[in-house]
Parts: sequence; C-alpha cells; structure tokens
Amino acid sequence: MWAANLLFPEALTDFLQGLNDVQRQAVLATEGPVMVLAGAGSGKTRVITYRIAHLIRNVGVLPQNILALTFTNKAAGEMRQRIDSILEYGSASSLWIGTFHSVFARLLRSYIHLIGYDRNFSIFDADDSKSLIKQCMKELNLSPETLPVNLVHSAISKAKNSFVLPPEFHRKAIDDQSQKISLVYERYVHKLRENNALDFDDLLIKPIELFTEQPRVLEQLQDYFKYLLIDEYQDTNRVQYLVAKMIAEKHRNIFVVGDDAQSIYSWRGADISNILNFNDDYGDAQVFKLVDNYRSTKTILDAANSVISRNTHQIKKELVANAGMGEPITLIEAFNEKREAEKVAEHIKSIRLSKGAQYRSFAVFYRTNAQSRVIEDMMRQNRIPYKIFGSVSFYKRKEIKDAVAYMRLVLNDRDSESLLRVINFPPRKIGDVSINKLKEFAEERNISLYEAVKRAGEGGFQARLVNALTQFTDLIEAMRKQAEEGTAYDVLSMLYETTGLLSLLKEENTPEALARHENLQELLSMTRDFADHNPNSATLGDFLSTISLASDYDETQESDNYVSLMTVHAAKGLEFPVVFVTGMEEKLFPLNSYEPGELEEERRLFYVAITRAREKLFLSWAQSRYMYGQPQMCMRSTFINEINPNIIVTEGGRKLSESPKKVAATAMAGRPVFGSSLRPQPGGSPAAKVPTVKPAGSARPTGAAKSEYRPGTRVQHAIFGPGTVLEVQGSGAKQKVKINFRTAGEKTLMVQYANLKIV
Ligand SMILES: Nc1ncnc2c1ncn2[C@@H]1O[C@H](COP(=O)(O)OP(=O)(O)OP(=O)(O)O)[C@@H](O)[C@H]1O
Ligand SMILES: [Mg+2]
Repeated sequence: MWAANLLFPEALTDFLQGLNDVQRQAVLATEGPVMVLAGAGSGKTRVITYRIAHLIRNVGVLPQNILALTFTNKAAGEMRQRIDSILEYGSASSLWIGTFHSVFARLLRSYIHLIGYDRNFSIFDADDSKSLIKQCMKELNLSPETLPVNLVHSAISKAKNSFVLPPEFHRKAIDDQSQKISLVYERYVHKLRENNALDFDDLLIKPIELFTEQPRVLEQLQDYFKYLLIDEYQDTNRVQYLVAKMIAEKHRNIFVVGDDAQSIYSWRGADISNILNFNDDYGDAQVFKLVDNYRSTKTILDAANSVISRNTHQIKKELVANAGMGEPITLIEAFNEKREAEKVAEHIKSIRLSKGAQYRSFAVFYRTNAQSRVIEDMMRQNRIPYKIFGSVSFYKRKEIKDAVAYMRLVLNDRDSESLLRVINFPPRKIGDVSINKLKEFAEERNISLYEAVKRAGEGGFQARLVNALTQFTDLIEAMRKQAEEGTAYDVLSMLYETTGLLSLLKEENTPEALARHENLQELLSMTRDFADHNPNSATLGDFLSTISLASDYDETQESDNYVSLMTVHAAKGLEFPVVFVTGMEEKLFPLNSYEPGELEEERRLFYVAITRAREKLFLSWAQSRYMYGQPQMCMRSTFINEINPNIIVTEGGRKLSESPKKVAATAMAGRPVFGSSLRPQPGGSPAAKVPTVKPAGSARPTGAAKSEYRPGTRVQHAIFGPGTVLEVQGSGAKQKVKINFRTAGEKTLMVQYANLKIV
C-alpha cells in the first residue's frame, strides 16, 4: 500500500492509481527539490501533470501558486486540459502553465515599470529586431554587405541566451567582427529601451534584471509561486536556468524532469549541464529514475535503445517496454524523394482503410524544413488533410514567396504587389520614400509601377537611385528573355546567380539562414524536376500555374483530424500511433556533421524521432534526391545500421538480413489504437507493386560492356536521363566515365555502379 492512502481519503487519491510506484513517489514528494531523470515515454510529463493535480486536490495548494514551464505552447495547452480532466473542468484555469517566454511576458506586464519601462511595452519579433539592428548598423556605418544583419541578430540572441550582456560581450570581443557586433549590440539594447520594446530574449533577461534590482518583487513572486515545475529540463538554456533558480530559491520546491538523451537544442544555447549539475545546486535533491516505457512497442524501444547506446556522452539509463513486440519496423526504400513521399501517402491511406485509423494517428517527420515540400505536395495530391507544426507550409515561407514574386513579376510586369515585395530584396538601398515617389510618378503618368521604375531616369530621381533601379529592371528583363527561351529552372537559376541570394545566406551561416538556403534550393530542385517531367510544358507560366494552385491550399483544417508534419525538433514531447521518419540518408539524417559532438546530437535527434512512435514506425529513404537543383545519388543513413536488422522489414518484402517472420510470429499487439494491430497486408503493402531498387552503392551489373564506352557514345541514365560520353577514365572495376547529360550537366560516374544503357 502506498503512503498516500494513509494521508488522504481514498476517493481523492483515486487518480494516483494511474501511476506506477516510482512515478507515484515522484508525485508525492511534493516538498524540496526533486529531479526525474528518465528516458523517452517513461511518463515524465505525466508525472508533472499528476503532481499538479495532486498539489491542488490533495495538498490544498491554490492553482495560482503553481508555476509549470513547458517547452511549447501546445504542450502547455495539453497539460491544462489533462489536469482539467483529472480534477474537474475549470480547475486548471488559474494555474500558471506556459512556456518560459509566455509566462514571463505576462509577469513583466505587471512589474516592468519598476525597471523603467512602460507596461505597454511592445514585443519585437525576429523581423522587428532585425530591422532595428539594421538601423543601428546604418548609424554605425557598418554595411550589411560585409556584416549580414542576420548574423548579428543571431550573435546577439546567442549572447542574451547565455546571459552575456553588452559590457561582457565587449570585453570578450577580440576579433574585428565581434568588436563590430559588440558596438551594434550596445546600441541595439539602448534603442530597444528607447522604443519601450523587448525582444524575445529580453522576456527572460528582463525578469533577472527586475529580480536583481527589486529584491522585494522577487520575494513576492517566490512566495506566490510556491511550487515550480519544469518539463524538458535538458533543453533549458542559461537564462532559463537562472530565472528558475531565482524563483525557487526561497521555498526550494523545484521539480524538474528531463532526459539527457533527448537534448537536441544545443545549437540554440540549451545547456545540458543544467540537468547534470542539478545536484550541485540542490544537494538534498531527490532523484527518481523511471524505467518503464508506456508509449512504444518493444520493437520500437529496442531500436531506440540500440541507437542511443552508440553515444559515448550519456547517462546510462534503463528503459523497458511495457507493451508487446508489436509490428516490425518498416524500412521504405524509394527510387527518389517523390516516390518516397508517395509511399508514405499510400501507407497512410491503406492503414486508414484497413484499420479504421484516423488521420490524427499519423505523423511524418523530416530532418530539414525544406523536405516538407515534396511531402506536402503528395499529401495534397492524395487528398490527405495535413498540418505543419513549428513552421508554415512551404509555399508560405518568406524566401519562397520572395523568389516566386520575382518569377511572377517576370511573367507579368503589371503585378505591382510582387514588384514591391522584391524591389529591395536583396537590399538595393531603395527605401520607402523612394518607393512612394515612384508610386506617385506612376500615377501621374498613368503607367504601371514597373514602367515607372524603368523610366525613373525621366523622373528627376537621384542618380544613385536610378542606377539601382536600372540594375533591378535589367535583371527582370534578362530573366524575361530567359523565360522566353528556357524553363522556369533557367529563370530561377539566373535569379540566384545574379543576386547571389544563395551565397549570401550560406555566408551568414546561422541556422535560420541555412534553413532559408535549403528552402530556396528546394524550389530550384522543384523547377528542375518540373522541367525534367514536363519537357514540353515547363515554361515559367506553366510552373507558376502549378505552384499557385499548391500554395492556395489552406492547411488550416476545420476539424482536428489531420496528419501532422514537422521537423524532428518540433516533435519533442509528442507521441503518435504511427510515425514516418523520412529522408534517412547520409548527409541528411545525420545532417552533415563534422565533429563527433554534432554526430551525437544527430543521434539524440534520431532517438527522439523513433521514440515518438507508439505502435508502428516507418523509416524511409530515397536513393536519389534533387538537391542544389540536380538529382543526387544518396546513401542510406548509417543510423539504420544501428538498429537490429531482425526487427526491420524492408518494403516490398526484401529483408535486411534474416527473415523478420520470426519477429512477426512472436509479435503481440502493443496497445492497438486502431482496434486491431497493424499487421502487414496480405500480398505486401500497396507499394509492393513497385519493383524494389537496390540501394545505391550495391554492386550490380553494368548495363553495357565496359569497352563499349568511348567519347561520343550516347547513354541513358535512370536519373540523369540522356547524355553523351565525354571521356573514359581507367579500366576494369574502377573505370569511370565523364558524361555530359542533356539536363543534369556534366557528371563523372563509376561504370560499375552507374547502370548505364547505351542508346
Ligand atoms: N503509469 C502509467 N500508466 C499508463 N500509461 C502511462 C503511465 N505513465 C505514462 N503513461 C503514458 O505513456 C505515454 C508517455 O508518457 P509521457 O509523455 O509522460 O512520457 P515522457 O517521459 O514525458 O516522454 P518524453 O521523454 O518523450 O517527453 C503517455 O501516453 C502516457 O499517458
Ligand atoms: Mg514529456
């Protein structure tokens, strides 16, 4: 019998029976510092939820005296709902649950006047912050061409999240670039204050300032928030750590849960030592370890455990499945990324029909945001409702809208909206004042805005401006010419080359810039693919018609029954009956990782991905993928090799090693959500109709005898299409041929693997 029964009347503690012994101990240890350190799906979040319910219901704590900090707003909403369902509806309404940012924004509204701000302060989003930074740089005579605004923005944000304020930043700035950033940082902070504005990072920094300058406020809050609970503690950064520590200092009722194996935000300043050093701050802390996993089948958990065991930097943790073996993992091998997405869609449709599963049971994950494009397109084609989490749909992303605006302007120069979008992108020093004058100029003469831009020379504008405008219209005209002769791909390539858009983003080298870079690359790949598959109708107009239909799709669904699409990062803390982890390829997942530390973080990310699945896990990879506007051969991710091959079935019946039938035969259903377990369909999955192609790199016979190649030989390649041999290098197994492909350009291929056909 557990202790609570002695303390509380039976009826009130009924709900605690939904916990195992250790979970219950963690819930009942309400006083003093407590940490729960445990693997995925072991009920950490559940313990937080039940602990709150217990504090309110059984200990008599007022809901408003409890502060629970979650990683996302979605998680906060779910926790609130759950508490309401355990207690009665409305119990959770006065609780303080939210992300660090949302909770402290709310608190600052009440107290910020005490440190010299007006309570009606504005919260600057990333765009607002960047334009303020731009202004500071202008005043300091620093050109965004040599010091990109995004780079400065990210450096400042990083500093703030590590609680490095301008004086310290200044002291530490040794190289020229950091010294410049230091000047901007100082001015930016000053200007924010002048604007009575806080940026996102200030929402955590200002409370620390407030608490330091006004100890009485801190004391009040310490008394108010008697109980502090933090989920996903492994991904808190330094400022979050500091602010939490200050609040908990008096009552010391700090309860944190986390899993070092799921620390995936170090690139954003998350500091794993917060969890590792919890005992240093709170020597008397009670630590609970949960070992039972209630989420996933044994198969899924075996995969997760064996993957994460390859990491050297980790606290060894035990994690045991509570459910049966369940279904084997399905590895989908697809010819290319389109086929991969198509197979995902086919599986969703088939499981839905055969098991009566709801769309909401499915989640599709990808490593980089740009990968969502093909998956989104395929979902639409198959009329599968979906929603993107943590980002907007591909066509609504800013950089995509910018590039598309260029193309629309090229097609139709009376499209003033598109013109206004791109006239100063990338920056050409064409400001709002000039634009307004151009608008007037156009109205006076009754000409289109584009025409006015073209004829700015007649309007008495400054020579510098006329020059910039001419460069802009020259680009549009050149693109138009290209559009008349070539495809959308040619037009977009010209845009990228002339404006240097891609290299600008690459140089910036911040995670946001790299994501934008990938998205633009993806758009280029899309035009290339479009040209390859519509050889007679791949004009700019054709392409734009196709994507305007796609971008018109409204992904906000009426109901909440949709497939969830998100990056693995956004999936943390969530769970779904069926999970697809796509793009399991080298250099994609794991993403290019140059240091062992980075590879370990990629592996933790993969661990997070696997452990989101409750009943069925699909892993998929494409043998070729359009990247940088070209189809590239891909290699299967080494992460797949870290899973026991006996629990994997390769789609189409091909096995990775020995027969997986043994697994299937002993498989017990986990806890089926669909009414029955997810057994493979008789005759294989729907995609089994498609012949399986062997992974790239596996030896296979060449399509032609080697001696047959000589310069001038016309060949056909499965992906690159038709081409002509330019050069033959070496002989035997190592023979290579350099080929000029009609659309894919020059490539050197190993004859042995290239599977060329002589035509
Ligand atoms: N004692 C239990 N009995 C039944 N179900 C449980 C129990 N504990 C947890 N669960 C269920 O297991 C699943 C995983 O729990 P939860 O999300 O709290 O795990 P977690 O440790 O927070 O996972 P993550 O590390 O991924 O955030 C949930 O569906 C939860 O309701
Ligand atoms: Mg959790």
